[in-house]
Amino acid sequence: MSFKYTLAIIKPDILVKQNQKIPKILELIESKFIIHEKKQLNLTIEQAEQFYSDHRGRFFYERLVSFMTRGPIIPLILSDKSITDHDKTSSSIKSWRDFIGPTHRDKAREVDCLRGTFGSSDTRNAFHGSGSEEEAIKEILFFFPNFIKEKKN
Ligand SMILES: Nc1ncnc2c1ncn2[C@@H]1O[C@H](COP(=O)(O)OP(=O)(O)OP(=O)(O)O)[C@@H](O)[C@H]1O
Repeated sequence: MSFKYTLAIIKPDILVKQNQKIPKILELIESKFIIHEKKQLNLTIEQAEQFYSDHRGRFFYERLVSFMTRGPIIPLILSDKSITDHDKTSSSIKSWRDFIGPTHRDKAREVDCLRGTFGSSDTRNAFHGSGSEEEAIKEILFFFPNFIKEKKN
């Protein structure tokens, strides 16, 4: 049994330009996931650089940091309602990433997924999802420093 949670972010392209869609988006998320924690905040440039430090040096890094700081974001801690045995093939991390779909806009539009519906470019792709258990723990600690020690499971 592995880690049960994942870290999701609703990105600024939704909160700046499509704010009225937030209730609908939360409803879609709650059709499949339990929302354990949720808050709204504005990232500083330093925080965005820290969060995306693995991408430092990539051609889209400055664009990404600038985009992620141009408006509010909503980080959420989620777990997939339907999974009882969390392992490598069946995890909230994987099912949330499947739910949001591919990173790139054109690929996302080929499938039924949140990024295909709400994303507008490769950078402004509306949602984030942790890529691994290690990343999920690090990202949950980044936004919700007390969550893991309070849950202890
Ligand atoms: N080729 C690209 N062109 C422009 N922006 C990009 C590109 N690749 C990634 N990005 C932006 O950087 C973010 C992080 O890239 P990463 O490769 O980690 O994608 P991801 O794992 O699908 O996304 P996330 O980490 O946000 O869930 C992407 O979500 C997107 O906003």
